[in-house]
Amino acid sequence: MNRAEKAALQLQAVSVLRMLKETRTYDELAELTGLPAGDLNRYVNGHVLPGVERAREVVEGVGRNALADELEARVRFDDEGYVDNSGVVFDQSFLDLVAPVAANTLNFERPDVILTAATDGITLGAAMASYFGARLAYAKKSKETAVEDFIESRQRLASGIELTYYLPASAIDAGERVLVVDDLIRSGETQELLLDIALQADANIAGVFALIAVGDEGTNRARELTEAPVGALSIFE
Ligand SMILES: O=P(O)(O)OC[C@H]1O[C@H](OP(=O)(O)OP(=O)(O)O)[C@H](O)[C@@H]1O
Ligand SMILES: Nc1ncnc2[nH]cnc12
Repeated sequence: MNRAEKAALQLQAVSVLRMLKETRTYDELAELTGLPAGDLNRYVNGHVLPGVERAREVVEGVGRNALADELEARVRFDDEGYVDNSGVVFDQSFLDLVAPVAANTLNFERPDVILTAATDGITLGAAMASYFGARLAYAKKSKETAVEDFIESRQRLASGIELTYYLPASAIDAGERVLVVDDLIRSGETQELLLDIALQADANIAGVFALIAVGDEGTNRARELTEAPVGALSIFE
C-alpha cells in the first residue's frame, strides 16, 4: 500500500465512523467497534486520524456490516418482489462508502476500467472508478449518437424480449482489467451481457460486484462465466 492509499483508507474509516455516529452515542459506537470512546471522538471530529491497521479494521469489519444494515434499511420491496433502490443509487456519498468496503472485503484485482449498465449502475460505477482511479464505462440499451464503432451484446430473455447493450468500442482496450459492477443482480442476464462485452474487448475480468443480489441465481450465473471474484454487499431472498 502506498502512502496515498493509506491516507485514503484512514479518511475512509473516518467517513464510516461519522456515518455510524449519526445514529449512535460514542459509548454505543465504542461497543460496536471495540475502540475507546475518547479515540472515536477525536476521529469523528477530525482531530486525529486512526492508524492504518485500525482504519482497515473499521472499513473491513464494522464498515461492511454497518453498510449492509444501512443498505437494507434504505431499499424497499413492492408486493411483487421488485426493489426500489433509489434511496441508495441516488445517494453518491453512501456509494462512496461502499466502494472501498467492496474492494477490501472481496479482494478484487485493481481494475483499469469499471464496466456497468445504464442506468442505475452508473452512480455505483462512478464511486468505484473514483476509488480505484479507474475509468468508468457504461453500456446502454441504445446507441450513443456520433459514435461509429460499438461492441454490442444481445440476448433473448426468458420473456422472449431481446435485450441489447451497446458500448463505444473505444471504451475498453485489449488486456485491460475490467471490474463489472451493478446496483442489482437478479437473473444475471445484464451481468452476462456485460461480461460478454468485456470479453469481446479482449479484456481481463477482475470481478463482478453488485450492491444487492436478489436470490443467488444471478451471482451463480456470473460465477459460471468467470473465475474472478463475484459478490454482493447484501443478498435478499
Ligand atoms: O440481473 P438482472 O435480472 O439482469 O437485473 C439487474 C439489472 O436490472 C436493473 O436494470 P434495468 O434493466 O431495470 O435498467 P435501469 O437501470 O435503466 O433501470 C439493474 O440496474 C440491473 O442492471
Ligand atoms: N428493480 C428491480 N427489482 C427486482 N428485480 C429487478 N430486475 C430488474 N430491475 C429490478
